[in-house]
Amino acid sequence: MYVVTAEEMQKMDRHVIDVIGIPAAVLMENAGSAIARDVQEYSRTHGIDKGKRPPRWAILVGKGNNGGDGLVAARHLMENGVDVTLLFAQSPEQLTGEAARQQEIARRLGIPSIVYGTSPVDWRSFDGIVDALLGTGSKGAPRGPYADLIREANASGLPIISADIPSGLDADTGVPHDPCIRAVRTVALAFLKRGLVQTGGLDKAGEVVVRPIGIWPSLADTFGIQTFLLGEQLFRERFRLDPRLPRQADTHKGTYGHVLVVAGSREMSGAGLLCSKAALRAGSGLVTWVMPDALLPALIGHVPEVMLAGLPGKWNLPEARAKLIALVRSRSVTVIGPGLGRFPGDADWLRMLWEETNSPLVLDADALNILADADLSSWPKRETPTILTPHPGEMARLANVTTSKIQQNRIELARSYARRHRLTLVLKGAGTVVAAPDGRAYINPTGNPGMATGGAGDVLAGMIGGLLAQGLPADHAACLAVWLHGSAGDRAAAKRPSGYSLIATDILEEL
Ligand SMILES: NC(=O)C1=CN([C@@H]2O[C@H](COP(=O)(O)OP(=O)(O)OC[C@H]3O[C@@H](n4cnc5c(N)ncnc54)[C@H](O)[C@@H]3O)[C@@H](O)[C@H]2O)[C@H](O)CC1
Ligand SMILES: [K+]
Repeated sequence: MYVVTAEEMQKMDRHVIDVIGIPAAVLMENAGSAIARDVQEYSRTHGIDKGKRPPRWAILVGKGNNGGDGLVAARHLMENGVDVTLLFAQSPEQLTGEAARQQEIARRLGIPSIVYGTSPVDWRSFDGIVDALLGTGSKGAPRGPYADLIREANASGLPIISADIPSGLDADTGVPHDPCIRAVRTVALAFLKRGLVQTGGLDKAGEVVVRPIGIWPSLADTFGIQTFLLGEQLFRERFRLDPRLPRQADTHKGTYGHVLVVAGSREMSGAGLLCSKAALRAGSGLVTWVMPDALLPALIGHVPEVMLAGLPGKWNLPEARAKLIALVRSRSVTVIGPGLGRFPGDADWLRMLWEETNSPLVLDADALNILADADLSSWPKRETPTILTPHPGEMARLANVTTSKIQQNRIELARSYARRHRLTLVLKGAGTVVAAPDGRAYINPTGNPGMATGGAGDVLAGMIGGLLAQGLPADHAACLAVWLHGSAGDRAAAKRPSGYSLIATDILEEL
C-alpha cells in the first residue's frame, strides 16, 4: 500500500544492497523472474499461449538496470520454452553495471538479439513486447533510439508489458512524455511508483501489479514513506477500520451524529438534496438541510428522511446568520457549498462560520470559490476537522496557479496546501489525492470517468460529512468516503454496458 518516488525507491534499493547486503544481482534476478511470470500468465490468459507453438516475445532492452530486468526476464522466459528476441535500444557494449553482466550471460546463452536501427523490425513475428527500456532512472522525454523504439512498439498493436513503469512515463508525477509506452500491464517492482496512480499513469500503465523482489514492505516505514494507496489493507492495518464492525444493539440515531447541510439555491437545489441523502447513506443518524425560507416549500417531501430548516430572508442577513450559527453549533458536522451559489458578502459570511464555530466543516463547490476569493492564509487555523474537496479547477483557484500546474504534481501540491493551512484536502480527479495536515497523502484507485457527471461531487461531500458525524477522524472520513464513492461508481458503471450513462443518483443508490 506504499506509493514511492523514484528517489525513495533508489534510496531503499541502495540500503538493501549496501547495508543489508543483498546483492543487486539478486534483486535483479527476482525482478526479472517476476516479470517473466507475469508475461507467461498474460500469454496464457490472453490467448497468446494456446499450447500449439511457443509464444514469441520481443524484449526491448535499455542500457540501465531496467534493461537488466528485461535481460533476466528473457532468460527465464527462454528457460520456460518461450521464444524470445532481445531488441537493444543501443549497442550492448553501452550497457552498464548489473545490466552489462546480464547482457554477457544472455550472449553466452545465445539468446537471439537485434540492435535497434541496424535492420527493420518485423513486429508481425512477435505476439507481445516486454518494455524494459527506461525505469526509475529515466529523466525527461525518451531520447533518440528510445523514442523511435517506443513509437514503433506502440504502433505495432502488440500487447506491451512494462518493467517497473511504462518507458516515457514520469515515475513521480505520472505525466506521460512524448512518446510514452502504452502498456496492457505494468509490473511494478517492490513498490508502486507514484506515477502509476496519477494522471497519465492511469492511462498508460494498463493493469498495475506490484511484485516483491526481496525488499521488505516494512522498509518503507523505516524510510518514512508518507504516501499510501487507499484500499482494504490500509483501512485495516493503518486505519484499523473494520467495515464489518457491527453497530451496537443499544444505539440510537444520535449515536451516529447529525449533519447540517448548508447548500442549495433556487437554480441548484438538487445539490443540497444529493448531499443530504449521501450523508444519510454514509450512515449519519440525522441530517438537517438549512436554506433560505423562500427555497424551503419547493423541497418539502422530496427526501422525507432529511429535516429542513429555513432561514429568515437571505443567507447573509443578521437574523439568518444568528440562526445559522446556532444550527452549526448544535450539529456534529457542517457541510457547506453544494449548489450554494454566490451572494454579496459571502466571504465574510463564510469567515464567520470558519472562525466563530468549533464544528467540523466540509467545504465544497461554491464554499471553495468563496475561499478562493478570500485570502485563506489570513484566516485563523482551525483546531477542529476541516476538509476541503476541490476538483483541479477549484484547486487552481485556491492555490492561485493554473489547472495544468496542479495536474503536473497533484500529490505534492495537495500535501503542501494541507500542511500550510492545517486542514485535510481532497484533490479530486483520476487518482483522487487525500492530503492530511500531518503530511501523509493517500491515493484513491477506485472510480471511473463515468463519474464525471454533475452532482457526483455533492454526493462525496455529503458522504464525508456523514462519516465525520460518526466520529471518524478527518483523514479517515475523507479517505473512506473517497474510496467508497469511487467503488460505488465502479459498481454503477458495471451495470451499464457503456459505463458512461451514470448520473450522481446512481452512485448514491450503489452506496
Ligand atoms: N538495485 C536496483 O537499483 C534495482 C533496480 N531495478 C530496476 O532498475 C531500474 C532503475 O535502473 P537505472 O539504471 O537507475 O535507470 P534505468 O534503467 O531507468 O535507465 C535509465 C538509463 O537510460 C538513460 N536515460 C535516462 N533517461 C533517458 C531518456 N529520457 N532517454 C534515453 N535514455 C535515458 C540513462 O543513461 C540511464 O542509464 C528500475 O526501474 C528497475 O526496473 C530492479 O528492479 C532491481 C533493483
Ligand atoms: K520500463
